[in-house]
Amino acid sequence: MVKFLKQVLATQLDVDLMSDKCGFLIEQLMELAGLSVAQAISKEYSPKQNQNILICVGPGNNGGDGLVTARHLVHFGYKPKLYYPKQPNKPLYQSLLKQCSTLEIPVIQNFDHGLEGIDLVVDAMLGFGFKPPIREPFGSVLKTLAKSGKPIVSVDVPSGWSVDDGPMDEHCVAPDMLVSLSAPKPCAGFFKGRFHYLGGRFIPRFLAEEYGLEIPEYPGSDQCVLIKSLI
Ligand SMILES: NC(=O)C1=CN([C@@H]2O[C@H](COP(=O)(O)OP(=O)(O)OC[C@H]3O[C@@H](n4cnc5c(N)ncnc54)[C@H](O)[C@@H]3O)[C@@H](O)[C@H]2O)[C@H](O)CC1
Ligand SMILES: [K+]
Repeated sequence: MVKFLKQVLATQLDVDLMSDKCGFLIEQLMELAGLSVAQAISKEYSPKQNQNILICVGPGNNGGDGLVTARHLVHFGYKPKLYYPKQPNKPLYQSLLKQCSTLEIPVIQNFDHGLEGIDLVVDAMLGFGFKPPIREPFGSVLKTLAKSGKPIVSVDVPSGWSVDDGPMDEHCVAPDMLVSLSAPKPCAGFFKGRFHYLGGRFIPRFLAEEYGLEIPEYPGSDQCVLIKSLI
């Protein structure tokens, strides 16, 4: 059995989920992924003390998970804002952004002042599709986040970390929470924050067996499960 899902296998698993083998649509998987991130946040950071959440959104599906997370967080009583510097011209992302605008979720343009009054940051910039070296504006954003000391929740992979080898230098972000999706990637072995959750509760048993995944039991109807807590 494998403990971690390497980058190449995470990509293959995604293809399998959305092929005739399993029949999922990307929007379904993204919805469940984003819901699981929002649920994990609500379990560890109360909306009273962590109202103001900045969600940094990347150009791919990791970013899509962030847009879904934002929508659910509003319904859970938080006040998220988006920073979305590279908006792809694809109907899925445009629909997700439209849904956020119907909930009056602000989109900030300038990151330098973006952290004022922010209690928590969601890092939904780069996931298992990240290929170093990092391109702007994400490199500067990650440096600002790392220096800010704000608690960070990383979606699937801490942005800027190598998916298989972990943090690339001492300036990398050190998230307080990591929500791995489907299965932890090897970089999760370097995670030293307080809460490690697993989300993305959609893997059929036969596929888990095929990939040798150890999927822990999710409690009841929860969309996320705490794998490791350091408190
Ligand atoms: N099966 C699952 O668990 C699911 C997980 N989901 C999420 O999808 C991401 C992976 O999405 P993908 O689109 O393949 O890749 P990313 O979003 O990580 O990144 C692609 C995006 O980023 C740009 N990019 C790549 N390298 C760089 C770089 N060096 N600098 C700047 N930008 C870079 C690239 O151009 C693309 O635009 C996974 O992690 C989960 O979060 C799905 O939502 C559901 C299924
Ligand atoms: K991320």
